[in-house]
Amino acid sequence: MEKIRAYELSKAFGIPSKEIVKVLHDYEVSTKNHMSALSEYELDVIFEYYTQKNQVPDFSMYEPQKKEEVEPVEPEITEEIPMEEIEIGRKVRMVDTRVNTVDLDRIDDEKIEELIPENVREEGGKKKQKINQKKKQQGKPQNARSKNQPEDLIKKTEKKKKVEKLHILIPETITVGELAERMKKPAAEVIKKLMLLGIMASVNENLDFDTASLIAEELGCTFEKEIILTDEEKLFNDVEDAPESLKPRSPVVVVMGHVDHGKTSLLDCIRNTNVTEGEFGGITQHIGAYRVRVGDKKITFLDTPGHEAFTAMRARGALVTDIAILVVAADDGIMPQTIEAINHARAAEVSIIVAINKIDKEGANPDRVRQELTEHGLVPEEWGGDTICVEVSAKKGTNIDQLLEMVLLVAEMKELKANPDRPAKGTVIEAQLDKGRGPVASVLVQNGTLRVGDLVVAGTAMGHVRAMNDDKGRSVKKAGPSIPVEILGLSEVPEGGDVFYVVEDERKARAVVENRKFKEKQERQKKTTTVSLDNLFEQIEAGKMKELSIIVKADVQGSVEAVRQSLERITNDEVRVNIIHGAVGAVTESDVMLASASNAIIVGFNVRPTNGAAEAAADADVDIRLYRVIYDAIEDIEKAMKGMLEPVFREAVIGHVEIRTTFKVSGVGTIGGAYVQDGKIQRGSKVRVVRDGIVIHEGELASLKRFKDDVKEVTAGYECGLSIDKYNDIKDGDIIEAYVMEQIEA
Ligand SMILES: Nc1nc2c(ncn2[C@@H]2O[C@H](COP(=O)(O)OP(=O)(O)OP(=O)(O)O)[C@@H](O)[C@H]2O)c(=O)[nH]1
Repeated sequence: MEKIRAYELSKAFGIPSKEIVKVLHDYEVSTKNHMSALSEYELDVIFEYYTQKNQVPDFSMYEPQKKEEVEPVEPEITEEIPMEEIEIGRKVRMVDTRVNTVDLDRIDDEKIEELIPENVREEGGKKKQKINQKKKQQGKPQNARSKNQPEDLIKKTEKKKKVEKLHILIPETITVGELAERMKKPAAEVIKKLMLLGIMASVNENLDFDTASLIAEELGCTFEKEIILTDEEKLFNDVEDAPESLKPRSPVVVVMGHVDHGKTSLLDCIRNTNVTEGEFGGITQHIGAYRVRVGDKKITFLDTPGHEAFTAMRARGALVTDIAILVVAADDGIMPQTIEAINHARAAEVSIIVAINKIDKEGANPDRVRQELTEHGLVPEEWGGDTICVEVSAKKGTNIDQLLEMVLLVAEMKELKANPDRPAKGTVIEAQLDKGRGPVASVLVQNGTLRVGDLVVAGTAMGHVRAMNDDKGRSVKKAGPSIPVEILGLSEVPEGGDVFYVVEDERKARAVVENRKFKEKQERQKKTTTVSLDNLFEQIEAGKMKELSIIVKADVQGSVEAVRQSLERITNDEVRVNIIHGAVGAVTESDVMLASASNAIIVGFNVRPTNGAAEAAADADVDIRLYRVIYDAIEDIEKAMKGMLEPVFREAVIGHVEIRTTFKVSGVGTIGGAYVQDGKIQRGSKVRVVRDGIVIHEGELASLKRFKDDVKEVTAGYECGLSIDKYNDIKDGDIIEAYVMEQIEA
């Protein structure tokens, strides 16, 4: 009778035999070593333990797929063959471990299969059958707990049941090594799994989240995505509020509509009739928004009418308003900007209340407005829809109270809430530099409470709130949700639409602000039109420059003149060199200012920029070139000028390549296996993908390989592998036309 030994089992399951021995020991079944043959009962215990632990990836493979089909034949085994279970493609095979010199990381699936002797493959099958068959004979459920298990074993098994799958966090990308470490598995195991999925990756290679999570699943781990917080996310407290901490807040309203339909008149009318009433010292100040009292409630109005401002804010991520009042003149009806306003409000998921204005006017036809509204999907309530329409006259103040009542009604339905007991967050409505007071920002607090002394970050501005004024110009110490205030104390002027946060950590805040500034500068540089010798050519090409302005600074007056003359001589038909300033001395800040204002470069001979100048130049992107020899300067500028000669390009087809097969490579995209029909294809070629005679894509070659190596070019009659930059839709039979742009010398 054949015996299964602990070490064989361990190989089949990919777990240390020591562990098997320990499990048996823990269960007080017997004292075993790794060479011990295991009884059927002991096998049951092991099966049970690992099934419940659900930790062994290939464990399920040990169970026959269709138990009832197992023939009860006693196999004849003449020799004990050490077996190992190996996954080949989607199948699992038993492999003779005597061929374990096989380096799984080096060979492909087919080779593995070749290496497995036929009789060994059968052997594996027989062994599996045998285990289950014996259990069947003994009337024991296969892979289930034995009926005659001792009490304490049952208890222990119950305890083990609580052992859960290893739960790991997987970020957007993770190296193979890091993934293995998190799964507490050897990296080789991960590499092997990847290989069997058709992905060749070394320990240091990055896997994307999808691949990594697949491997984790296969190796018996549960996972969740690891969210790596940026500095900003760490700094800004965006924790959701507990429902019980939320208190009602007043609605924030914007007025939109077509030109001249009465937006400003309506805002003025509301302000004049409602603000001063019962307010102390109520001379309204323009701070971009104001609050009005209606009974015991309040409404906040943004006082920049129009959807452009509203959308500009939204484009910056600021969702400020709850309700839009759509003003439609009763004598004019729905006009193009009315429709735009409707669409903008809808896009922002803001409730719309229609104010049919100018009803005092002759020719006012409110019903026509209602009819037109219906045509645009806003069916008035009185016609069975759910759009509230109020007929008003902003000029005469008619029905304004009713309109405000409706705003409150809609607000009530929306159950607008915020948590006043947390650090404030909100949006900058507008901001400017005040001569006496420095940067002044009008902000709308949207959540939390803003207090004097709070440290605020808004866009690239930060600072402690030095003073705060409300919309009546009164100094206030704090402002809660839906309250607009003007704040002083920021380091610079933020932009309207910037979201602001009150933060704790000044050091982190500074880092975040610096980082934002850096990014902004990078953005600006991308769009910059400041000239430098490096971008001269592009600028000329874009038609932005016909004259190169230069400031010359030198150590002695003689040099200034010599340089001026030499440089002016470079002037050709395309570009004129213009020395706008020449003087003796170091490159100073005022030189940089002049250069910046006149889009000039600075050329210095045997001089250095002052500290301030270097800094200013970096800020303003002014190109300072320092030379010791005049000839070098002339050569540099001449080179740049050559680039200025308007280049003429012509397209030249260099070859055609036929795609014969394609395959997808994770992290790379679609690779085409191809054959060069004529000419050649080169690295960096421009390509057109032609399918059935139609050009379906134009782009650039991303990679070109012969076998595994990157090559510069592949000529007619040879095969190659290629991929196209940002294009993964190549198919068998596509023709890739490779071409280059040739410059025609003038
Ligand atoms: N008769 C009458 N005239 C009104 C009423 N409301 C506004 N107007 C007049 O309509 C004209 C335009 O009003 P505004 O409030 O400037 O309109 P607006 O929509 O703000 O216009 P823009 O700011 O240019 O987009 C002004 O001459 C107002 O006096 C109203 O209810 N009745």
